[in-house]
Amino acid sequence: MMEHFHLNTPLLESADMARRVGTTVYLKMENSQPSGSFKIRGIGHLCQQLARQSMGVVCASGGNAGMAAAYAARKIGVPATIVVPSSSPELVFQKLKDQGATVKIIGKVWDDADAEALRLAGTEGLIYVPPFDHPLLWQGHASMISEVAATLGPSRKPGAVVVSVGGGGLLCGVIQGLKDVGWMDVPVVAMETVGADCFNAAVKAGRMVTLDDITSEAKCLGAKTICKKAFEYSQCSELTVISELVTDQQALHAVETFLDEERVLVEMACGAALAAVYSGLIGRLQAEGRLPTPLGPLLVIVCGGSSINMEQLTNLKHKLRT
Ligand SMILES: COC[C@H](NCc1c(COP(=O)(O)O)cnc(C)c1O)C(=O)O
Repeated sequence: MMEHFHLNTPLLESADMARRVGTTVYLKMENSQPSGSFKIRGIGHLCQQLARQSMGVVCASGGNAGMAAAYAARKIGVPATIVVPSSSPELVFQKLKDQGATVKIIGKVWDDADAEALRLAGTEGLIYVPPFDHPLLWQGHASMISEVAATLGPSRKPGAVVVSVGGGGLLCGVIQGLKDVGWMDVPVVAMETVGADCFNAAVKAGRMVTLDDITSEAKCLGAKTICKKAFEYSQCSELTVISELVTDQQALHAVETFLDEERVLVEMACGAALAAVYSGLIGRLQAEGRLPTPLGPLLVIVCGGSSINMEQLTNLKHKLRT
């Protein structure tokens, strides 16, 4: 088995969250990965398979996929070029440079940066690292579910899994992981913020759609089109994928509550998943009969993210003050 760059992260229990949802709540702490988010699982795996002995990698990213690509590139000893949209906060640019990457700020949203990354891959012979749309990414991300099954035991399967959705790579990886461990019947609650809701828009339209713009402050969920595989999963009758939205204010409140209660600071993209618990959504889904009552243990993927610090949190509170 080729060396992998991700850690087998802690699976913590949250008593405070359990009190809110009336069942055990497990937190898969992907914020503690070496690159700052779950991304290193899939991107590390893809780089190991495709980028060894290459001229280097290029990745377009809202920040966290770029952090993972820069980290993986450094570990395999090749250069990394990360293309970041201007919508990403300044602290992300600095963190990427600290990882030894060459950083290019191109375009307003991720899709603009991605066009430049594809161009650079062609002209400079670099390995293009997609941030969410590739089977090797989903294979790598699936390892987080195998770890949970190994810790809980196959008989202690979750009642539901909660994930954030940007371009859909995490969602596809989690679903692949559930299939790998025989938990295909476990419902997945797919969370987005209003204004970064490309998956919810596609599910509602019943077809692939592209958002006009990204207006949410959860910039790391800012893909304008969901990956096709995620949409296909949403249409698959053998799976239960529940697409839900929270506002930026609810995602920010979740970030603050998580910091207070669990003493961990995560970014808005992760707040979207946490808001499923803190906003009362889980109870609403049970009342609507879309989740069972009683509900088995809830597994929340704490996806992490590097584009947050106290200054950024203060800026968000001013920008989003209700
Ligand atoms: C535009 O951005 C896509 C990607 N972030 C995606 C992301 C997600 C959603 O993962 P996805 O659904 O894109 O695989 C969740 N949680 C965090 C902390 C993330 O950074 C990036 O960094 O380039």
